[in-house]
Amino acid sequence: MSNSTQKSSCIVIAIAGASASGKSLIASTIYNELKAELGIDDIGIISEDAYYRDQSHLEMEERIKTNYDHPNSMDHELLVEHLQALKSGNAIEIPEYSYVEHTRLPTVRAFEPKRVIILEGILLLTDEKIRNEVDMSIFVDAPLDICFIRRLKRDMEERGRTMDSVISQYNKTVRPMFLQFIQPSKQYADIIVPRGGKNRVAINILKAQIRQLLGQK
Ligand SMILES: Nc1ncnc2c1ncn2[C@@H]1O[C@H](COP(=O)(O)OP(=O)(O)O)[C@@H](O)[C@H]1O
Ligand SMILES: Nc1ccn([C@@H]2O[C@H](COP(=O)(O)O)[C@@H](O)[C@H]2O)c(=O)n1
Repeated sequence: MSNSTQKSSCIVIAIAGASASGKSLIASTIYNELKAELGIDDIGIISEDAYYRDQSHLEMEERIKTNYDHPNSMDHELLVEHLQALKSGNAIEIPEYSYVEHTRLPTVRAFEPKRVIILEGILLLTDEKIRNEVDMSIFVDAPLDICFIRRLKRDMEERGRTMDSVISQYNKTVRPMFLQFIQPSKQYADIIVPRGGKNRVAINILKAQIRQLLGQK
């Protein structure tokens, strides 16, 4: 539960888990189904990936070497600042990120305060400062081989990667950082969702819990 000292009517749900475990799919399913009940202005999704550190000052060959699965690659300070601003009723500007350029774009996404904010990202539960801002935390538990296959397909189709680069990054950083940081953060989840993004029973339970939390605010 949230340790935030600010009194807020906003509920923050964190969805963590391995890369390509189905976090975005669960987030967008809950978003699409609850927005029909709550209204489009009352629910929103924030991706942790938007908070990768800006690397526009680095050459491309340096950007490629970054370990994007280590907690230090994330500007969690800005994410916490943004969550606190939203809880205080202030709008924020979320950075826009390019997986092709490996840095932030010059553009931002304006985001108004909402009653329900769904956060999704690999490293969310590794950071106590983020955990303190969250009302309910979820860990999506999908087998790593399945995640790898999905990631290979997605990164080649959507993120401008070659098969060799996906395999090399997976062996050098993605898998080791999952084992070192992401998997142990499962202990902080309130709910563990097996089989990833198409677990209908789990999604129904999560929606019911969000409704209950809203009723308590
Ligand atoms: N349970 C599932 N069955 C089949 N495909 C899935 C499932 N969950 C996710 N996917 C697909 O796998 C890819 C990665 O899922 P995504 O939700 O984007 O992962 P994440 O946000 O955890 O990186 C997407 O193409 C998505 O549609
Ligand atoms: N420039 C970047 C930034 C991030 N990544 C990878 O993205 C993964 C997290 O995003 P998901 O949607 O898969 O959760 C993470 O595992 C990073 O390795 C990247 O490849 N390049």
